[in-house]
Amino acid sequence: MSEDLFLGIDLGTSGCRVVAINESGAAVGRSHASLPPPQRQGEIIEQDPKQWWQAVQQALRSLFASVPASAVRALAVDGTSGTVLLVDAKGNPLTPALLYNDSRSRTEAQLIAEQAPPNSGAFGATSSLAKLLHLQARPEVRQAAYLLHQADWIAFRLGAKLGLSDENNCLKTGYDPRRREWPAWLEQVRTRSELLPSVVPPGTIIGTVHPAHVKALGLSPKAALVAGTTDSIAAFLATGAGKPGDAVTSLGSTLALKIASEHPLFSAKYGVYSHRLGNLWLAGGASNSGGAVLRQYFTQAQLDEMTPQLRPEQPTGLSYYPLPAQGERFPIPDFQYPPRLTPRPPDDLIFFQAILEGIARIEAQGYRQLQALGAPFPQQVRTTGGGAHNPAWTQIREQMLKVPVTIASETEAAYGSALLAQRALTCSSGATAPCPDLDNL
Ligand SMILES: Nc1ncnc2c1ncn2[C@@H]1O[C@H](COP(=O)(O)OP(=O)(O)O)[C@@H](O)[C@H]1O
Ligand SMILES: O=C(CO)[C@H](O)[C@H](O)COP(=O)(O)O
Repeated sequence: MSEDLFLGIDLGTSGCRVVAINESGAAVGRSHASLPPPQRQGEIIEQDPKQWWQAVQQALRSLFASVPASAVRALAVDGTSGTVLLVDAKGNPLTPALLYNDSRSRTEAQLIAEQAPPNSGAFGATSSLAKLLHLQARPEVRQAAYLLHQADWIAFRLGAKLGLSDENNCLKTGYDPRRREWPAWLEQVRTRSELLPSVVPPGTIIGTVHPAHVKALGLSPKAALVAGTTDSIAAFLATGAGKPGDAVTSLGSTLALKIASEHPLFSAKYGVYSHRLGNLWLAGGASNSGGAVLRQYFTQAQLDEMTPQLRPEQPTGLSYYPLPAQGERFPIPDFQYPPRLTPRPPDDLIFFQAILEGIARIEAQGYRQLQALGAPFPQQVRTTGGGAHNPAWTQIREQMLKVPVTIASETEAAYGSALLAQRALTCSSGATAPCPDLDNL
């Protein structure tokens, strides 16, 4: 008989990754399916959610070519934080998905800024709440039943009840994780409250896979669906971080910082918010800076070729603030904040290094800002994302942070979601209660 398996499904902007782990947490299978690039028109950034579902199916089929689908006991999905869509009462998309960095909802963000309490996670034109206020005003969405986040919609397609979400994905939609409710002030910004999903803690068992997938993919009818989380929280979990003071920097398309804390921290002024996870809070923020800037100038092959030639011990002296476009979220929330990427030296290697230095400076500024707001300064920083495997960048970041920077053995968000699925079954003993703390989550 095969050993029990637990799946994590990570949906991003560029693709879907799936990781299967066994009961002891060892990864026994991995797969990936790419997504077509989002449609961009200035501040409008959209994707067709049906393409997500195709990518999920493709990644699952490819995984099940090497691991037995029938051995899967539980699945959890994480998705890009801040990517949302409206669906009808049957779960059919009524709108394209507005991606995490779609910033068209400025007027709505202004209204939120006037009404939201300082401890809200819904500030800014890219917040899911600003997007909901924009979407609900569209005439074609009169039959809308729910606002769903990327992970919620995929969980629904896998078999979860329609209109369910988790506390982490809902933070930027205005959910109050301290009181564990949708707050009353949402009415003051004219939120159509009937569109808000029901919310459960990440790691809660929310159903079993749909019979259609049992048949098509060979999954067990008992395979449990477990409420997921956002992509960067799943990556946090993947690293093994989980004690107060543990810090994880995600160097993906964007730069996201998280430090585990016993108390929540919020500051609209600095773009700082806290996610609830088990008995802890993940305090942090997400900058618009990150690897996406590098990809505007270089191909992946060029990055790979130049990386071993970097000279971290010789700082460039350039003082960049790398952004893919105007607008920053953390540590300086300002939708007009300009990118600073000049002067551009003739040598591409120096230009590349100066961008890495600029992103590292934002990271150090971010952790200092979190410290100023009451978080501990990290003793060490774990790293996830595509930029984690650049040793010269690690050295640059150590020079600026003045603490050791490490790469966890597991850094993939999909692995973190697989842990969520595994721990949900292990600690729930069949009940739908969430796990009591992070170690046990
Ligand atoms: N050698 C490298 N040095 C720095 N950054 C890199 C390197 N290789 C890839 N990256 C960055 O990693 C990012 C992709 O990481 P990934 O974690 O897959 O991103 P996401 O899932 O957020 O889209 C790209 O934006 C790219 O610029
Ligand atoms: O840039 C982003 C795309 O996902 C997110 O904003 C970032 O990952 C952090 O989001 P969260 O803290 O809600 O997980």
